[in-house]
Amino acid sequence: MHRITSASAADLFDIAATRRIEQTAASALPPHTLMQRAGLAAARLAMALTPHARTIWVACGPGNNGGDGFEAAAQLRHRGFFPVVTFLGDESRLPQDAKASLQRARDAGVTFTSEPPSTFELAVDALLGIGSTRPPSGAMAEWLVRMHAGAQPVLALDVPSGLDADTGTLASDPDRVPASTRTTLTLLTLKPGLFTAQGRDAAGTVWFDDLGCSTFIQESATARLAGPPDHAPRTHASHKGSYGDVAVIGGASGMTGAALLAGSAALHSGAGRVFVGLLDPVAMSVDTSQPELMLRDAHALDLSGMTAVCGCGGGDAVRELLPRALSTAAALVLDADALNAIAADPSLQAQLMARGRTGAPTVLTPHPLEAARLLGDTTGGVQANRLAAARALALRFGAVTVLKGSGTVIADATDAPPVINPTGNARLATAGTGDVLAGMIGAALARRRPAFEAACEAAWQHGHIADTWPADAAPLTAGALARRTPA
Ligand SMILES: NC(=O)C1=CN([C@@H]2O[C@H](COP(=O)(O)OP(=O)(O)OC[C@H]3O[C@@H](n4cnc5c(N)ncnc54)[C@H](OP(=O)(O)O)[C@@H]3O)[C@@H](O)[C@H]2O)[C@@H](O)CC1
Ligand SMILES: [K+]
Repeated sequence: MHRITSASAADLFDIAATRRIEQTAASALPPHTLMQRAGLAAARLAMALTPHARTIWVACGPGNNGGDGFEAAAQLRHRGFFPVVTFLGDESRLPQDAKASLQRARDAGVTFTSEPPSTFELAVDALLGIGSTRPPSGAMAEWLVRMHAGAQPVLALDVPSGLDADTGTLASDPDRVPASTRTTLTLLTLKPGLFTAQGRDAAGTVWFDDLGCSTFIQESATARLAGPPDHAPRTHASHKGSYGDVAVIGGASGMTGAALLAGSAALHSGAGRVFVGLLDPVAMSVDTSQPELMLRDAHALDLSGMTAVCGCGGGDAVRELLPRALSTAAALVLDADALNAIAADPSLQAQLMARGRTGAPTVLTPHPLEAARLLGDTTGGVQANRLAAARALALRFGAVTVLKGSGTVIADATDAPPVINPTGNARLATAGTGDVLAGMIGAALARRRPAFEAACEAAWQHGHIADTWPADAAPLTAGALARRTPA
C-alpha cells in the first residue's frame, strides 16, 4: 500500500480492464483472497488515519464494495477497535465473497445497527465501488451527506461512492463542498476517474493497494498518470540557438498582457529567444520589466523555423494570422482565441487537419468550453468524459491536445494511452495561468521535445509550481507563475 503523489508515474485502468484483471487474479488465488486483502489494507489505513478512534462507522452497500467494508470491520474488531456497521442491502442477494465477509464480521463481534452512530471519529465509505450504476438515492444518499457533513475523516474504499471510476464524474450534486477530510484507498488498480473532473475533490488523498496482483496485469493501461519530467542537463558548449526561438502571437488591443505572460513563461522555461508578436497596432515596443522579450508587430514575424504560440489575448485579430501560422510555423501551440477562431471557421479546421497530416508538431490547449466549441459539443458533454473528449480532439485534428482543468488530460492521435496530469491546484484558478502554460509548452517545443512529451512535461511543471507555492507567500499570480518566483 502506498500513497499516490505527483512524484511517480503510474498506469490507470478503467472499470472493464479492472474487472478482467480481477477475474485473472481471482482464478489464480484461493477463494476470498482478494476481499480479505482489501479489508486488511482498509483496516490498516483506517488505524493509521485515526489511531485513537473510539467509534469507526463503516457504511456498507449491497455489493462487493460493501464486502470490503465488512472485512475491514472484522479486521478492525480483531485489533481492538469498535467499528459500527450499517448495511444497506439485501443479505440474500449479496455476492458470495461479500456474504463470507459479512459472516466474518459477525463472528468477530462487530456491532451492526440500522442507523449511523451519532458520533464517530472516522467513517468508512463502502457503499458503492466500481459497480455503481446510478446516482445514490434514499438512505444511501442521506448517509453520504451525513458522513461528509462534519470535519471527520472519511475513508472511501476503492472509489468514493457515486464517483464514476472511468470519467471522474460524480453522481451527487457537484456544487456541494463537503466539510470532511477525504482519503480514498483504491484497490487492485488505479482508476482514471480518481484523478480528473470531480475525481480529485471527491477522492482527496489517494492510497493504492494492488492486493498483490500486479503480476497478473497483462492489459494495456487505459491512461497514465504523468510523473515528473527528467531534467536534461544543458551541455556546456550550447548557445541560445540550441534552445530555439519562440514567437508568441497575440495581445490584441487591451489584451497585451496575455501575450507578455506567455512570452515571459517561455523565457523562464528556457527558450533561447522569445519574440512577442503583438496584434495591437499601438502596442509598446519594449517591456522594460522584461527587456529580454523582443516585441514586434505580429504581422512582421517570419515564423518558419520558430515555435509559434498563437492566440493568447488574440481577440478576433488573431484569425487573420492563423493561415500563415498553420502553414509555416515549425512547431505550434494553439491557445484561447486561436482555438475559438478555428472552431468558428471550417477552412481553418481543414488547414489544421492538413497540418496534422504532415506531422508538424502542434499542441492545442483548450479549456473545457473551448474544447466544446471545437467538438460542437457542450461544456457538460466534454466534462462528462474528459479523456474521450481530449482523444476525440487529438484524432480529429492530428494534434496533441491538452484539455485543461482539474486533472488536465493530454492525448495524441496515436494508440498511446492519454495522460492525466497529477499536479496543480485551485491557486491556478486566476487569469493568465493558461497563457503561462502555453508559453511553457512553447519553450519545450522550441528545444525540440516531441509534442506529447513537451505538453506532459510543461503541464506537470506548471501544476508543480502551484503545488509548491509557499503557503505564506503572496497569492499566486500568472506573472509570478511565469517567473516561478513567489513575490
Ligand atoms: N473488482 C475488483 O477489483 C475487486 C473488487 N473489490 C471490491 O468490489 C467492488 C466491486 O463490487 P461490485 O461489482 O459488487 O460492485 P459495487 O460497487 O459493490 O456495487 C454493486 C451493487 O450496488 C448496486 N448499486 C449500484 N448503484 C447503486 C445505487 N446508486 N444505489 C443502490 N445500489 C446500487 C448494484 O445493484 P444493481 O445495479 O444491480 O441494482 C449492486 O448490487 C470494488 O469496487 C471493490 O470495492 C475488492 O473486494 C477486490 C477486488
Ligand atoms: K466506496
